Amino acid sequence: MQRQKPKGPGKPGSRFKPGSGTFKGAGGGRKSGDNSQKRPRQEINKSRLAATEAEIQDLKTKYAEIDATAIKKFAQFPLSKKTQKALAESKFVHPTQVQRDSIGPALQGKDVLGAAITGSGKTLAFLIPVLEHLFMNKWSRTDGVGAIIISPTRELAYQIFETLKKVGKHHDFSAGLIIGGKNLKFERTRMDQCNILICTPGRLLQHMDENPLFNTSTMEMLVLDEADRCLDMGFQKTLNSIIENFPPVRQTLLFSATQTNTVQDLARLNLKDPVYVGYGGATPREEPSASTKKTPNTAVLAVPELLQQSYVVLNLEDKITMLWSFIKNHLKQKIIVFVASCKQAKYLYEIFCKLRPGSPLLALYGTLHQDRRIAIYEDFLRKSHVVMFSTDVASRGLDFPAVNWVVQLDCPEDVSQYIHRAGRSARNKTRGECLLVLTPSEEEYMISALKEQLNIDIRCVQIDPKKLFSPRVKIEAFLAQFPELRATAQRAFLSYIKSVFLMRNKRLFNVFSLDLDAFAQSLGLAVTPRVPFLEKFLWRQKQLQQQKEQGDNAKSINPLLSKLTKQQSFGGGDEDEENSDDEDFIKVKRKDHDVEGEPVKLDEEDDTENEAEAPLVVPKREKLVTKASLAKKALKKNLQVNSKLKFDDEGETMADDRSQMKALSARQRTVNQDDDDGGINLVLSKALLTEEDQYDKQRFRELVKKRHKLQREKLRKKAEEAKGSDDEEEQQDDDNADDAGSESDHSVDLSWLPDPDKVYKNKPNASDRNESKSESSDASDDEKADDSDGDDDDVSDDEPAYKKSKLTNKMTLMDTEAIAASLLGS
Ligand SMILES: Nc1ncnc2c1ncn2[C@@H]1O[C@H](COP(=O)(O)OP(=O)(O)OP(=O)(O)O)[C@@H](O)[C@H]1O
Repeated sequence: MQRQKPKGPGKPGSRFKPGSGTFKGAGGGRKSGDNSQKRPRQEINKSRLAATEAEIQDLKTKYAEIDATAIKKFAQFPLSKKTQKALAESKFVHPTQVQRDSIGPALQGKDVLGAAITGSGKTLAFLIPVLEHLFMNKWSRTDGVGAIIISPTRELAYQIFETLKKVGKHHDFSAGLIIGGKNLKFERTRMDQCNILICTPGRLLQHMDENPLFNTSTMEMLVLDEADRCLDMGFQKTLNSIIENFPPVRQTLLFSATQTNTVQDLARLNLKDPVYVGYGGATPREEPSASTKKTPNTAVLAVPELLQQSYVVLNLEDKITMLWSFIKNHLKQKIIVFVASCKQAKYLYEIFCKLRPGSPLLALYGTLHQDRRIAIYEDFLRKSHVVMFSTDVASRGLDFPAVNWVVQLDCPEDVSQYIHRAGRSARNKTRGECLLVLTPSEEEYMISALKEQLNIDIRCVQIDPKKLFSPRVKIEAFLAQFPELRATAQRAFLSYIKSVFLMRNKRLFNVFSLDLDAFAQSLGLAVTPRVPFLEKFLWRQKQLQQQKEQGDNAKSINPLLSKLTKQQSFGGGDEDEENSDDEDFIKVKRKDHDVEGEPVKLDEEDDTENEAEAPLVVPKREKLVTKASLAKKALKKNLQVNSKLKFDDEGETMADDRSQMKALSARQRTVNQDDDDGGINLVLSKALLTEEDQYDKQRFRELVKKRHKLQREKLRKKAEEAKGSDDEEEQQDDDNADDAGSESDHSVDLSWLPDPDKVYKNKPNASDRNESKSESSDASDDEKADDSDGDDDDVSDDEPAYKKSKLTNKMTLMDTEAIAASLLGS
């Protein structure tokens, strides 16, 4: 059954080929397109047109006779000459099982749900029908988008695009790769000229929302690769919005190695009497109830025959040692190591680069820039022996040739994820091996699930301890040397804990069974980082417990429980989002971690009859701005403290005697700045400050003594001079009187000052007494000066004491004497 193509302008004139590169829409085939556009339609070779028309009619008649069981070669399929030629050139001669079974119905215009083991050639199974559909309908560039292929990951979309370039090279269609991380404007202007779009869901929806030139009303074919992933909760909203924009009448093809679609999923896609390929009689069923939801409705659960599977049981803290030893023993092999989070992949890559195992290393994960991701993907394709640390971004669909080993270092979320990861090896009838690493708490559940659902007994491997080499000491040394590496290790630690915490299957993943200290040490961390989300969870649990014990608000326990588990499964809800800096860097994009089965057991007796009434309000704690937190921020920003420079009269810089007085240990510490561990060592800082304080006090005492001595000498000199000559004294008195009179006009009246002669005649030993007094009261002076004279260093030692007294508004006897002496002297 062929659908009628909408009449578009310019048909069948301009044709475009998919070209190379990340976006090849109109650009890829512009050359030939421009030529053909220049030619008037009438000039197109009529015989060629007639031949194409005849070919189409011929093929149409053969569609009804397709017998999948009789087909041994692609040539036996009623395919266009252009497709046949490209298939032959790419050495695709014999169709695989899934291709044999699905191409026929797809050519006939039926909806297809295809499921087949990894590496069995599903990509061609949908690309050939797409090309043929457009060919049969004489599609041209001006007809707009004819087919949209959706893939859950960018790398997979890129790979499909590359395969399309191979099998569609003799056709004149234009194709575009629409994935995130690329130039949106560039895509925007060319999308309407593409006949086949290969996209990721998010980017496609963005164009639908923002691009007025993008029109999907002409679209006739929809393909979902890795359909179960596209339809699961992570993409649910996006996909629903996308589907709303599609014309309701269309052909839909769904393919995956693990089809877990329910009838409800298929209803969302408007499937009409779909043909099931590879389901072995099973068909999608009704949405399972909450109780049965744990077992996915998986139609195909099989791994390639030539894949050897084994598993090993290790404590979490031994994983790095095992991995290091494994890599050292498989230096000439192509290995993918799957971990749970981007930060772990990043850390393992960085630390192993430093450790230099002797094999090239790569890391592929979602937070890398798109161009880098593609470069790493291609690098891994090319290299014959290499180790790639990866998240599940590479677990689905990617067709890496000759991968010898897949190591699942962190336990997969479920059996279907295990299959997809393992399927990166032993592809297309080649050999490969898969090693699953489990912790003791994961072993029982995972192995029995694999046995139940895959019907296989995975071999358990015992590791010979003699073959294990621990890189722990080296790792610790590197972490001590490179603070940024230590920060990466801390993030890796937290992200693994968070990933376990968020897993929906609490029987498989129990965060409380982990030995956090040992795990932190295995990553090379001397101090176990705080885990704020766990602390918060435990704090709430405690609150709950207290409430329960008090017996009041018994009815609010169940709603709280569900709230807690919801927050646990969705990354903490609103409150978590606005939470501390510590948690900011952990963002969980997938939202399909609905808590199923048993959540973390908050309380054995919680499954009681208690009904939801008043939800418990967890008080919001305001975050205090402490000095420590400010200092932490400053440290993070790597701010430099201002330094003080003193200049002499010539403008030369003078040595700052303050810094010279620094405590010995402080100076040593400044010299050895490389030892700085980037944090605040309170004990050490306190000791340094105490030491510095002693220096400061001692220096201050010396300054006070010096100043007093100077004052005494001055006073003594003046007194001797005063005694020496009466005439001079009289003269001086006159002068002083004149001066006083002349100054009194514009200065202060000093007549109230005591007569220094009287004072000194009566107390000849006053200065001596002062001396002994000042010396004995050094300590108390210190204390006084501490309060009033804090900036003593900046006051010149020659400065008259009365100036200081004025400043402090305190007039002591000493001050009075000093003023008088200075007046006498002037
Ligand atoms: N008919 C064929 N003859 C020879 N090689 C083929 C054929 N079909 C596909 N291949 C090759 O098999 C490999 C796997 O194909 P493909 O990536 O389509 O598998 P898949 O089923 O989509 O795998 P996954 O489930 O992992 O996505 C590719 O290298 C492809 O070129």
